[in-house]
Amino acid sequence: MDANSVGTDVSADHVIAELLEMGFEFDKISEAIGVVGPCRADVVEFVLNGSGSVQRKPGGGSQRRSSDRSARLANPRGKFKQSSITYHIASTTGSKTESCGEEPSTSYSCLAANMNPALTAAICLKPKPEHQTLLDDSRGEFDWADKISAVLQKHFGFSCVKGFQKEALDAWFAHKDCLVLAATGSGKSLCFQIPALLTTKVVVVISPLISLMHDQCLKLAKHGISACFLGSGQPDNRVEGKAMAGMYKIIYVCPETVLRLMEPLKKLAEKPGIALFAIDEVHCVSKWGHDFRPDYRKLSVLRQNFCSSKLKFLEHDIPLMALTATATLPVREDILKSLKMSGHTVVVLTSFFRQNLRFNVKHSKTSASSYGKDFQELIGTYNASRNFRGKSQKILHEVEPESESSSYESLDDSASDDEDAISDKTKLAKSFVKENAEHELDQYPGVDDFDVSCGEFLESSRPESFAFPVQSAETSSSESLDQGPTIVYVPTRKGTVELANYLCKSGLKAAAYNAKMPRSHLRQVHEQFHSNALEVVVATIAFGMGIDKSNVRRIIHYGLPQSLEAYYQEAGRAGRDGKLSDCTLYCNFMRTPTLLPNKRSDEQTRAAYRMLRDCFHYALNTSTCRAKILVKYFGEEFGPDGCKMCDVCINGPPEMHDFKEEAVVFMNVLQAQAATEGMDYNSTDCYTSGRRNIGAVPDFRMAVSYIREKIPRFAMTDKIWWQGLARILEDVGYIQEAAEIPRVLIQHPELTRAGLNFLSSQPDEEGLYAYPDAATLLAISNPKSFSSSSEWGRGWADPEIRRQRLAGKTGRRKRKRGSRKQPAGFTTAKERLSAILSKSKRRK
Ligand SMILES: Nc1ncnc2c1ncn2[C@@H]1O[C@H](COP(=O)(O)OP(=O)(O)OP(=O)(O)O)[C@@H](O)[C@H]1O
Ligand SMILES: [Mg+2]
Repeated sequence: MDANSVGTDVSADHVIAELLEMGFEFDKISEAIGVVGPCRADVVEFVLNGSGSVQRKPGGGSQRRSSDRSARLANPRGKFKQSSITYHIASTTGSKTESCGEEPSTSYSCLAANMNPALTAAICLKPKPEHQTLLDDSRGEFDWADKISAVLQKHFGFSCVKGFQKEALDAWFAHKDCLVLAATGSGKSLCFQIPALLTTKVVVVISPLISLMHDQCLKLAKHGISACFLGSGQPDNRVEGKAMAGMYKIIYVCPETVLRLMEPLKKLAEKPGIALFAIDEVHCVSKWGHDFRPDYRKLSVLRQNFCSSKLKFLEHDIPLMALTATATLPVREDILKSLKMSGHTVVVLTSFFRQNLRFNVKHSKTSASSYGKDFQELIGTYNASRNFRGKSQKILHEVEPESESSSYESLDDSASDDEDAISDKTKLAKSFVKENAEHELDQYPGVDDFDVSCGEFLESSRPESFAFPVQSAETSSSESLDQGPTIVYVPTRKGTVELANYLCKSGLKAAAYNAKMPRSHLRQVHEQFHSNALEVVVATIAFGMGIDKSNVRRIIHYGLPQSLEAYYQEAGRAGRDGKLSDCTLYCNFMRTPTLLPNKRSDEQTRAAYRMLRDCFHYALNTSTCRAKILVKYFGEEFGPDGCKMCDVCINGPPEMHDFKEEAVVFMNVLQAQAATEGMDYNSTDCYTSGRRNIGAVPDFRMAVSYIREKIPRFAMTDKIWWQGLARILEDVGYIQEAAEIPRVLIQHPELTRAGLNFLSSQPDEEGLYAYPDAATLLAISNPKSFSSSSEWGRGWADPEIRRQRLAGKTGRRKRKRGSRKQPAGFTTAKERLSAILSKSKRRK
């Protein structure tokens, strides 16, 4: 074939047609074909990079440069398909993969006359004014739903979209911005993937993690859709150049990079066009959400720049589609505002309820000493399922000599044939544990969580079929779980390594995952997890967002998450195939949860404590269906029935208890305490003059110590019990936290008007009935006698409690120096309290 005979060469016509359609100039394409032959990949390389990247082959073919950097990045271990531009274009044209120089499978003739009708349509038709121009809109008689069915069938093997997906697609079709709020695993990705298949334009997806982009690109390639991802690390000009020339149907990009690529994106918007900007995991925009990324906030530039008023070649604004599974009402408002989404944004809202997830909460110390008790069942399940032979797993991963990734493998020396090798591994493992222990917490995993910062994924020739998840309407509490992996979330990096070690020693195929581990290891864990080589991944929050593995059967949280959003997001990794799956939270009810250290404004601290408190209350709850609490948290009413699967639905609530007597004593003490501090609840400005100095309101610990010391029948009810009562009184609105920033547990309780009314009326016959929560029940079953010194010392090890107490001390000292009038004749606060309480009793 003569590469110069462009006009008569079928392959050359085809290449020209496609590249023209993608926005390349005719002259440049012809020139490139003249040099490198009619191979799309090489023509594009030539046009983008000049003659340096490809050398002319004798006979008009071409030869790739052997060092293909991006291919190496995407394919560091030879697992992914080698980079070739020929794989990138076929999906929308109906032609499948073809190799360089070969005849395309569909018959193309010359450029103008015999081109694929779809391409002709895409090039020749003017866009309709009010709707997106679909790829195959040439006959003007297209049926919108048919088109979607066709691409779904072709690429994913099923033929209908879910209702919410259709709503989101309708919004896109009408060029409208759209906010999609739908449960984890419901299929939000399809909402932005389908537009890429319906037009000749490109979809740009903003995503927060490389691992997430990587997984999605890999899946798309398997379904015959070319995609690439661009992280924030060292850019790969080749992949980036091709992305900005429209060579991939879908471009995944992290927010930092999208901001850097504004100008190239504008060019892309002109030719071949951008169908949609999708912002996945959009809750990251909000400071009030659980996974705030500052760069997400800057994405308002998308709405500001990619509109027809700014870019004259656009007939319509390029629609924004924002998607998340975990946005509360304030977060939703913040998203719309921060991204400056259009006033006509369509909000697509579906149920957050996951009917196949079985939620449970268990009390545990959640420390290494409780592993044996808590993981016995899990270990038994896996060992039984593969006919455990009584030996521990010796080797978890293939060891890569230069990598630390396998260094936490089983430390069971006795099971080894090679003592030296194991002892080396043991040393490595120990140093690895130590190293990871130094940096305890993963808070906000960075974007670049893999050792590749960008990569391209090429559509495979035979798209994988995409099975429908089985919707298990009949899931029941007694049903046993299918086989499948487990993810255990622990709060600390050290915890990931320790627990993974423990599980490996117990015979399981387990791996640790935290942001401090080598990125090559993290990628390896992802790969092994997705290929079912691992049974358990023990991870921090670094492993979570968007992970779409269909058969995860158990999500275990070993320690309280920072928010219900984070909890629901992580729990949402389970049962994405629709089959019954367990979500178990182990929480220490006796311990006050603390916030992970982070830079926060007062407002953010307040919000963070509120989220942590809500999460703790979820764990302590004994009376409301867990699924109901979770969906209500996201603003959804659940109806009267529970899920009938969670521990609360199964066990039923505990017996109600009349807390009236204790409530009256507690509230009287609060009133008395406040009076000693010179505060008069009856004065009219008490509730109108704003928050007072914390020192001027009662102190929870003092009140409880006082009650336990002075009233013998309450001596055995410890602080945990009274905290339970305080939660009940707060719930019914009789007390409120007086501190500027309320923490997880009430610390400075003050009476509300309703509380005062209750105290002053308290008709004898009416009780104050409530369900004791899980901590209260524990306190009842484990009474503790009072000791004033131990009361004060408890919790001192917790930095947050220490800080608060020291702040409290300072406040008291300051107050002493002030001019507050003390009631005459009393020396200590306790004496004052005692006198006032006995006065109030006498009055009764
Ligand atoms: N129309 C559909 N019909 C059947 N299954 C679908 C459909 N759309 C998507 N799915 C399935 O849903 C699974 C989860 O999809 P996806 O990853 O898009 O969920 P998501 O809503 O983005 O979840 P997350 O919030 O956790 O990221 C996919 O693997 C796919 O199997
Ligand atoms: Mg998703």
